[in-house]
Amino acid sequence: MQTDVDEVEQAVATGSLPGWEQVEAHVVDAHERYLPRTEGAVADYIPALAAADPDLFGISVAEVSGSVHAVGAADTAFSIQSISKAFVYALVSDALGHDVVRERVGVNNTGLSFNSVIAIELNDGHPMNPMVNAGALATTALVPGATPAEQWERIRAGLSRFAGRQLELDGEVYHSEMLTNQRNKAIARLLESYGRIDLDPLDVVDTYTRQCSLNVTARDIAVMGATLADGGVNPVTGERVVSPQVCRDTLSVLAATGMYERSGEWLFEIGLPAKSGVSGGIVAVAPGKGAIGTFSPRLDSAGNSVRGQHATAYLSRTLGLNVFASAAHPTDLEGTR
Ligand SMILES: NC(=O)CC[C@H](N)C(=O)O
Repeated sequence: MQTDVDEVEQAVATGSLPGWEQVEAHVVDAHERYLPRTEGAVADYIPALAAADPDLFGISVAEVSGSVHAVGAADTAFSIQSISKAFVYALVSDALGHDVVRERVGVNNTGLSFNSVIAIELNDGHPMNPMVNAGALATTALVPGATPAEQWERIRAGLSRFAGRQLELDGEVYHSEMLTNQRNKAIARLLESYGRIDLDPLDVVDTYTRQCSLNVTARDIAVMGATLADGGVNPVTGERVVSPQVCRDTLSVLAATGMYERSGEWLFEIGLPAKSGVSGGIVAVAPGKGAIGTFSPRLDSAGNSVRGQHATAYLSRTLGLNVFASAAHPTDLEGTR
């Protein structure tokens, strides 16, 4: 599809999405354009993830108006994995406030991989940010609840409110990861030794592994992201899930750290706060406009979906979503990368 210069200029300048039909056409186009790309590899360090069909590719865009676009495998279930970190962080921020979470978990990028142990040691036991495993474990430990079961129920209910439907655990993924997550157990123990986790670290790893094993679709993560774009109100159900302040905090953390050690590059090229997960999902949020949810299991070396990155970059350009843009960039109209 030919991208219209005026259309992109208008979207950038007015702070609103192009009309429904144009968004729909660009979503269809993004799917067609990047379906042939087969670089990358499916994550296999969690055995159940290795069984994913690498050819799956779904894209969804949820608008703050409540309209949802969905193309390809947008309704195929996959475990949410690290994308859960963004939404559990939002729930914990909503319960405990800006200062407690900043102090306890941090907001700075480690520059290292999501499961780095060295990052903890280099920073005197500080988990650094909630989007790497150390910070996510520290965040999950802060979820209100008298028992791990209560914390888990709160997480499941909270993430379900973001999605606008009851999310279910993928038992196979959960069990598979519980048999192979020695590294996360080590990270939790290390954090305990530095006084960063007050609960039983193995209970925290269990709850964290459950949260990562919740099944979602590209459509779900688009709606979850659109809730953050919409000041905390789910645009499909109309329910308030978190406060506008929490959305602001969460989106700034995603911008700085959501794509792990590639966050700077991602922001430079795509200009949207985003979060990825090793099962192949990416959610990117355009504040006040909506969110893009993509799913495709082949990953690059940092653990980010290859097709998802291309499709999100394309949609960010053609829909005028880059949060730093005050005018369309010449490359917005090139269409390919
Ligand atoms: N990057 C990810 O999606 C990692 C999530 C996975 N559950 C882990 O802890 O290793």
